[in-house]
Amino acid sequence: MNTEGDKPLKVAVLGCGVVGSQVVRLLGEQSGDLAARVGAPVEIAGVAVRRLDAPRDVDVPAGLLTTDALGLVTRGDIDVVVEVIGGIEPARSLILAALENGASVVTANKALLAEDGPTLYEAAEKAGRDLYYEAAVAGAIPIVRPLRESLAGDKVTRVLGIVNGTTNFILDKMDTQGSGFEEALEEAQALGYAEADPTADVEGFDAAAKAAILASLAFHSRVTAADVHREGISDVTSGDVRSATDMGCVVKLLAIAELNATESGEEAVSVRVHPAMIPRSHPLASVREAYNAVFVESEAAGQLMFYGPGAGGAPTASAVLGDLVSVARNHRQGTRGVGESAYADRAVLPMGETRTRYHVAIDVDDRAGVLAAVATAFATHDVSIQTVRQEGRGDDAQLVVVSHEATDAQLSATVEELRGMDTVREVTSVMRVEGTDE
Ligand SMILES: NC(=O)C1=CN([C@@H]2O[C@H](COP(=O)(O)OP(=O)(O)OC[C@H]3O[C@@H](n4cnc5c(N)ncnc54)[C@H](O)[C@@H]3O)[C@@H](O)[C@H]2O)C=CC1
Ligand SMILES: N[C@@H](CC=O)C(=O)O
Ligand code: NA
Repeated sequence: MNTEGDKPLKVAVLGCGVVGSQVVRLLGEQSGDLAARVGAPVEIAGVAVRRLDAPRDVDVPAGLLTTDALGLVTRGDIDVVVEVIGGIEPARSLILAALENGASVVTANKALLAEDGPTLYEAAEKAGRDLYYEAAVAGAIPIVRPLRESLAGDKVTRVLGIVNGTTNFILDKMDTQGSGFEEALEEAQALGYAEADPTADVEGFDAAAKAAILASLAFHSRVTAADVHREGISDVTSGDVRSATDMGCVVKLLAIAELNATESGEEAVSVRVHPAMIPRSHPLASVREAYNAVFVESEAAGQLMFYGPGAGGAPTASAVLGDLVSVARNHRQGTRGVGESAYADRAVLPMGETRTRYHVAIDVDDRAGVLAAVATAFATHDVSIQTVRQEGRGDDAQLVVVSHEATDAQLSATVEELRGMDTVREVTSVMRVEGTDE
C-alpha cells in the first residue's frame, strides 16, 4: 500500500467489456484530475482480458494487456483491483486473491455480491482492505454510499426501487405506446439495453440481486439473492397495463425492501421483486424509458429519491471511478472506508407474511348474487375490500376489486378461491398495488 509521497497508485482492471473499456478510457482521459483528487497519480498497471486480439471500445497499450488475471492480481504491487468481469467465477476467486495480496477491490458485480457478499466482506475485513461496489446497484446513481454513509444515523424503513433499465423500458413502452411485451422487448434489445439472453432482466434476477444488496445495506442485515421473492414481467399483459391506467396507476417492476412486523411483533425484512401497480402521482411513476430510481423512506429524513441512468458503460464506469477515488484516498491515508454492517441481523419475512394490497380483475356472469359471492370469497380469507368497480358487457361483466392491505398468503388464497368459483369465468389480472398510503 502506498502512503508515502506521490508514488503512483497501481490499478488492475479485470475485464474490458462494456464497463471495463469505459473505466480504462476515463482513467486515461481524466488522469490529471484523478491525480489531483487522490493526491497521487493513478496508474493502470494491467488490464486482464479473455482474448488479447478481441476488438474493444478503447485502445489499451499492448504491454498492459494480459490473459492471466490471477497473475496480475497476485503480482504484489497492485493497490486496487477493479473487477468488471461479472458472474460468480472466476470473479470471486480473483477478488479473494486480490484482497489476500493486499489490494482493495472495486466491483460492479451485483450477482456475486448478492450470492456470496459475506465471504467477500470477511476477506476484506481480514485483509484490512476496502470492498466498494457503488456500480452494482442502479449503475451511476449514488445509492450504496448514501445508504452506507449518509443515512447511517437514521432508521431506514423502506426502499422502493426501479433498478432494472430493460424492464422499465419495456413497461414504459407498453404504457405509453400500447406496445405488446414481445414488441417492446425487441425494441429494448435493438437499443442495446437488454442482454442477448434477456432472462436476467425480464425474469427479475438482476433486480433481485440489487434488492438483496439494498436490503442488506438499509437494514444492517445479511440478505442474499436466495432470500428475495422474485417475479419477472413476462406475464404482464396489455390488459394489466390498461387496468392500471383505469385506476390511475402505472405498472412498474419494483424491488422492495421494507421492515415489516412478524406475527410475534418483531421487526423483519420483507424483500421482493415483482411487477406492481403504483399511483401515477408517486415519484417512481415518472421514471421513464431505461432510467432507474430508488425511493427511500426513513424515520428522520422522510422520503428521498435517487434518480438517473442505471446501466450503460460510461454511467457505470462513473460509479466505479468514484469508488476508485475513495479507495485511493483511503490508501493514501492508510485508512479503510466503511465495511459490512450486519449487526441488526434481522430475519427475512416469508413472502406469505408480507403485507400488501391486490388489484384483481375478474370476468363474471352479469347476474344477481355474483358480486356478493365474490365479496364472500374475500371475506372468507379476512381480506377487506377497498374499492370495487363493475364494467358491464352484455351478459358478461368485469369486476375490478382492490383490496386493503392483507398478508400475501391471504390474498393469494382469495385469488385461488375465486378461480374455482362457478360464477367466475376468469381471473384476468392479479397484481400487487404498492406506493399508496393505506
Ligand atoms: N453493462 C451495464 O450496464 C452494467 C454492468 N454492471 C456489471 O458490471 C460487470 C461487467 O459488465 P459488462 O461490462 O456489461 O459485461 P461484459 O460482458 O461487456 O464485459 C465483461 C468482460 O470480461 C471479460 N472476461 C470474462 N472472463 C474473463 C477473465 N477470466 N479474465 C479477463 N476478462 C474476462 C469478457 O471477455 C468481457 O469482455 C458485471 O458484473 C455487470 O453486472 C453493473 C451495472 C451496469
Ligand atoms: N441489464 C441491466 C444492466 C445493469 O445492471 C439493466 O437493464 O438495468
Ligand atoms: Na449506484
